Amino acid sequence: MIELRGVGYSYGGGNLLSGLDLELTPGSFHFLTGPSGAGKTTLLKLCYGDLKPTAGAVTIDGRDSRRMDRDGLARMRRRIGVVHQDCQFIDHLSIHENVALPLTVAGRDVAVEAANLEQLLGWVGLSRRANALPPELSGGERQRAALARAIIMDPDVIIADEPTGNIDWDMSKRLLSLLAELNRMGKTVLVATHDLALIRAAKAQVTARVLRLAGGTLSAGTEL
Ligand SMILES: Nc1ncnc2c1ncn2[C@@H]1O[C@H](COP(=O)(O)OP(=O)(O)OP(=O)(O)O)[C@@H](O)[C@H]1O
Repeated sequence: MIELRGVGYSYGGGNLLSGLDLELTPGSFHFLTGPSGAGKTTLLKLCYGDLKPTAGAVTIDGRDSRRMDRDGLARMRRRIGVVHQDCQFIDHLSIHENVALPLTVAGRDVAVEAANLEQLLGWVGLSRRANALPPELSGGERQRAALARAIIMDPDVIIADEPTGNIDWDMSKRLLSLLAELNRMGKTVLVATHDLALIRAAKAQVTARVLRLAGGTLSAGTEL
């Protein structure tokens, strides 16, 4: 479980976020909306320990993110899969290699995991694009590859930052279906999005809470 209590954050000039309370209970699905610049990406980074709060506390499975040492942070991050806004691929590595990268970083033998990797690429519909380089993919393919990389370590939590930002409606729905399926498998999901149509479409697939971040504060979520 990820819990924020009285969380504030400042990049140096004034408070961007203040007094945020949030509980991401296991198996929950949350959408995070709000105007551009409201601090959605910042809030996601606080949830996965990439930023430490300047006020209040973020606890991840009961451990305060400010008190985690490097090893603790690395262990925790393996349990949280992140889909970054800009995907963050290594452009000279194939999609297969990019998706396998978290395994390599964790010291796991990619050859041993080959079957899992194939299955995962098939699940996101990228089997035939496995040897392509990231710049050769469409926006929707990149997002699905980023999702595959985020879940290759079988995390308990998936955090996605504008995963449908640059992709068409059909592909957005497909990505949403993948996230919904992961949620049905018991994963906790948090998705930042501007896309209100996507949130409406999610109603048929998941029970989700919609949070709105504006003016530095988080409004109590409405249930889908
Ligand atoms: N590393 C940084 N240093 C200083 N200011 C930053 C930094 N990162 C973000 N900001 C500022 O914090 C504010 C919130 O940024 P953030 O990316 O969290 O918002 P957002 O709601 O995700 O925006 P968008 O919807 O446009 O992606 C912005 O004004 C941004 O310029």
